[in-house]
Amino acid sequence: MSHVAPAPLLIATRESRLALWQAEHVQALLKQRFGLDVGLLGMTTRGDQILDRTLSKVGGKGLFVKELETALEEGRAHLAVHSLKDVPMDLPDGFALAAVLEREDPRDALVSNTYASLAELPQGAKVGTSSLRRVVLLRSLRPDLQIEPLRGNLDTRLRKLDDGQYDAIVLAAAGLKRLGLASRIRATFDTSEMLPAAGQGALGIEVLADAGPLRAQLADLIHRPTWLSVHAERAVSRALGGSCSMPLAAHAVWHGDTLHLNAALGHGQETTRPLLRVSVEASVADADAASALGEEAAARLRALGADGYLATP
Ligand SMILES: NCc1[nH]cc(CCC(=O)O)c1CC(=O)O
Repeated sequence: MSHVAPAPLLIATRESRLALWQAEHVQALLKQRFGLDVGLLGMTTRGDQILDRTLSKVGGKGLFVKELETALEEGRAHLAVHSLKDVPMDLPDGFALAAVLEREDPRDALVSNTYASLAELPQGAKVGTSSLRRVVLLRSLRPDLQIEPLRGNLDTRLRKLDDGQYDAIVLAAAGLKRLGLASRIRATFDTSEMLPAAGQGALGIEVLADAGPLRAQLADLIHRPTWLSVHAERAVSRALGGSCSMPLAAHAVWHGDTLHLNAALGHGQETTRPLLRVSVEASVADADAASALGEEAAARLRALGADGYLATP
């Protein structure tokens, strides 16, 4: 490798257990693959400080990302590691997604101390989640459930369940597995019933767009099937306006050389509106083709009436 990296390299990271796990994972990978010594720059973001309020009302999930980007911009750190699910569809000018790593389990999981599956939950059971996507999908599966907001990092959410505030909660399987909490999973939702969010389970590494040599080196870490899948998924969201407050699911899987993309859109306010669902597939060889597949899914959602679902409240 002839790339000369600026030394010492620093990864900007949030300080939740999951964010630190993810940053340390990339730190170890950079050591193992390139012999690079990389440090961590822990940061508390505005997103972390206001977890008690509705994030979408104060700037959205992008708040978790923005302050890490500022650290890159100011040269205090050189890369940022994110759960791709939390990364806005369009990065601000001057930033680039250098790599996406192989996806962990993309599915959602049911966690409960009493019930072993969604089907076992009694009529009207109280289920915690703050994801609009999970709310609309749960509602379509079990209209009787009482779905209540649930915020905080993974440990906080599990504590609220253990305190008895909910009969069950829904979390990403990936986060639980990464933190060694897989034993808390009582049931994993099939993707056909709880379609994952765009990018769920995948890690993204962000750098300054003009970080030439570093960016080129990180490109070696790209897991190509995941890279193409998440381009397709994120393109659906981008084509529909990209807001993280939109109850949108988008999930792509490979069957041989063909990428199958499923997307679903719910109505955030009107509970009587049916979910809109589409499936598209194509033989996809590059990121542009993957994005085109995502745009096709978005166009089909529009043909089903998506515009009537997207109006801001
Ligand atoms: N929105 C929070 C968030 N962002 C990423 C993950 C972990 C899973 C992943 O990497 O997709 C979680 C927790 C959750 O949704 O339960």
